[in-house]
Amino acid sequence: MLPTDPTKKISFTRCIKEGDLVIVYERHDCMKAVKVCQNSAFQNRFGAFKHSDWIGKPFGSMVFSNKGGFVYLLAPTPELWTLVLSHRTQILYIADISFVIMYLELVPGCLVLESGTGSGSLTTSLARAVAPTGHVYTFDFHEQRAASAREDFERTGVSSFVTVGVRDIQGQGFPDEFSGLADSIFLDLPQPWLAIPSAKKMLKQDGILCSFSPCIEQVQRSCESLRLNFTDIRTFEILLRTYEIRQWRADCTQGTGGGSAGSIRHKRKQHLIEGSGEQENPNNSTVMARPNGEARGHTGYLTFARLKCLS
Ligand SMILES: C[S@@+](CC[C@H](N)C(=O)[O-])C[C@H]1O[C@@H](n2cnc3c(N)ncnc32)[C@H](O)[C@@H]1O
Repeated sequence: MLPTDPTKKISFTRCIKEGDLVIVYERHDCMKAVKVCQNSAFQNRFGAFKHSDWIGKPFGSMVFSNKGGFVYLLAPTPELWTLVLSHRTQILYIADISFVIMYLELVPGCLVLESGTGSGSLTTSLARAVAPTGHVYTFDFHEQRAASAREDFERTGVSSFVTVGVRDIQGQGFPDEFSGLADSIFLDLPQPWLAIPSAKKMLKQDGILCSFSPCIEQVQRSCESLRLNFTDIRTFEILLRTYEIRQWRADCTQGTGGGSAGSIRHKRKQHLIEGSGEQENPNNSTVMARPNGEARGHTGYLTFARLKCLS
């Protein structure tokens, strides 16, 4: 097992330097991960942004293009990384990830086992949760995916807290060296029930397992296997409802028809102010909140279980 260097912390309270990964933020739905190189420029519809202008600025800075447009340079936190990473597999998103971190009771110092690594979306958050004294050992049987995940963990600054192994966890189980040491285990595998007997051996007394499965049939098979040695088995489906908040100007007294459930609508002709270049007048503008039609629905089921205490 690799010792973790407790002096290595994940911190972005410093200035941007050559080689850093930054999240170039236009809007919540328009972001890109960019590596800072002194002689490069980032181009978008607002113009060209020279990287040399970015170096030395704190994360969070607003920077300007040659045409006066602006973007923000944000730190590659797990929350933002999961929105911009390259999808080599299906990934877990923020709603599931945050629930997993909470329900697995992760704190700095925990030892976590995970399989499969996939695109490393969850792993990045697991690593940040257990840093600076804990460690995540994540396994995928796909060599190239494991290699790409390692590269990503370097780029996002969590590599000191993650070790990626290549291993068939359904066939071979987790390595014996972790027997009785894991605080928590996370499975995102096609047949998780095959890995549950090994997971049971790896967990500390009172340790918690979570298995993510997109289909309820997989959940049923996993629960059958869990019932032998685990208690407090619970399955959740996390559904998130996001809202669009827009500022509108009320022009005249004509109606606009009914709004959708949950929206606040003015019974007057309305005019979208945002992005129109108009100055907002608080006396004749209104805020509309409506559910986002493109919000993600079902992702999968999260099944949690605690190892039975024998004493
Ligand atoms: C859906 S992806 C995991 C995504 C990951 N949770 C994330 O958030 O990015 C499932 C991964 O499990 C891996 N996998 C499938 N069967 C496996 C096995 N028997 N042993 C290890 N990894 C396996 C696949 O190669 C794939 O990368």
